[in-house]
Amino acid sequence: MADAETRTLLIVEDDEGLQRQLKWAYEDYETVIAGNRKEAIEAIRLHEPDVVTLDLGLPPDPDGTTEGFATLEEIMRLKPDTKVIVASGHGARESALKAISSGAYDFYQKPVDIDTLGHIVSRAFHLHDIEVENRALSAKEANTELGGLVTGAESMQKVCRMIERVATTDVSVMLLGASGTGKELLARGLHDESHRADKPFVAINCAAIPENLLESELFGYEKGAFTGAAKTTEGKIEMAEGGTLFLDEVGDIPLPLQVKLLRFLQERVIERIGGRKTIPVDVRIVCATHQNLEDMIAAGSFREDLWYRVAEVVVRIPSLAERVGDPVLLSNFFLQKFAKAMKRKVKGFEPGALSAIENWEWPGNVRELENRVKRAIIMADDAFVSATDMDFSDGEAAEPLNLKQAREEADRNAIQVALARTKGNVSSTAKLLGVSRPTLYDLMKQYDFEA
Ligand SMILES: Nc1ncnc2c1ncn2[C@@H]1O[C@H](COP(=O)(O)OP(=O)(O)OP(=O)(O)O)[C@@H](O)[C@H]1O
Repeated sequence: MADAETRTLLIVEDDEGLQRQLKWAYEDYETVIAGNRKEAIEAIRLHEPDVVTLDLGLPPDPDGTTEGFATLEEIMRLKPDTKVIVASGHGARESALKAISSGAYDFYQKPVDIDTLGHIVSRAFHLHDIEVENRALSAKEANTELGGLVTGAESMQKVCRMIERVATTDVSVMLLGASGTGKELLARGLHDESHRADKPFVAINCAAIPENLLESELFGYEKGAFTGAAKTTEGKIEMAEGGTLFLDEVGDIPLPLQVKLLRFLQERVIERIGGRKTIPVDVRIVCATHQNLEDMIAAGSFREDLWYRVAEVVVRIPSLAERVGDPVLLSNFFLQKFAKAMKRKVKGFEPGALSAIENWEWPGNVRELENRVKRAIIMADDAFVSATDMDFSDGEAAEPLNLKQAREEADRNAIQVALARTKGNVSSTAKLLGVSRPTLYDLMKQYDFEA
């Protein structure tokens, strides 16, 4: 944490006498004075103070509160972790309370009592520090649900409760959700909560295995069953004996194999390819898909009778964008995890990065978030990850905090595009960007590009 001397306190006050008085009272801090909204916002962008004292009565409305509230709103939008202490006129308790509900940290009543305000300001700095630390800690203490799944969102907690309820039964479960929503994590969690927990959990991604190999992967084969079958090999179904078989992307199983799988589910016995004997297998089936199986059934590419066997209970998993608060929670969680694993001294996110995380649509769900945070940890120059580090560079991120941030972002983008165009050739990239090779090397070093 910074020392008191190096900490910036922004005082937004139009009364020159009071400005002087406050500046003098806070000589322990680096004080910055602003007399109106414009100056206040400029100071926020330039100095990024952790604490602000704000007089609500600012010109052109010194007797009202409109300018004060507009300033507060803008500060909260630009840098939501700022602790704003609002000064309210005598008897203006209502506006003070309104300020608190708009995001202000505290208020004090004019006329100013320097000692009281001093305590409030120092507490605000202290709280800001604690919050920074807490954000770091919250990742460690994040609400981990079954299978180590992190969520604070009600919609996802409902899913977890449902999985816990069905886990103890032997019904087949179908997890429906987009890619990266955590289907495999949930399937593992379900297994861990079941009475089969001490037996194997075997996962197979049906989309990742070529059609002609999927049958032998699932059912196994006897020695000599086909060219290359040098020894008898168990399939995944057998390997899961007593435990859980997770069929990921079940919609990708070709129709002939669907028939064979259905037969296994009806009779609970398998025959290895090239084998004659039937082998009884006791497994619990959990399936997942991102496809619309109902449409596939209508189109005849997924068997309806198989659907009823594998989907005794259907669980729909919300996308990350539908889980209120989770993008930030998960970002903190992954930040801690990767910073530790990669031994980087990254402590948290800049406010701009946090608002970008909140506003992003997350088409790739948790997997995308995990990848972006991992990348950011590698790219971050400072203790705090910026929106640019997260690669929110195509205009959909929050407005930049200041010109420095915007310029860095633009530089980074231009270099990235040029490097991609020249397939990483530094000389050609330098020419394309109109800079010398040494300059480009310096920039690449500054922005952590591999030379
Ligand atoms: N809520 C969560 N908390 C912590 N980690 C999560 C969470 N959800 C997903 N992950 C992590 O995100 C990654 C993707 O999750 P997972 O593989 O379970 O998704 P999926 O829905 O099965 O994806 P796909 O359909 O593409 O296979 C994994 O590394 C997983 O550990």
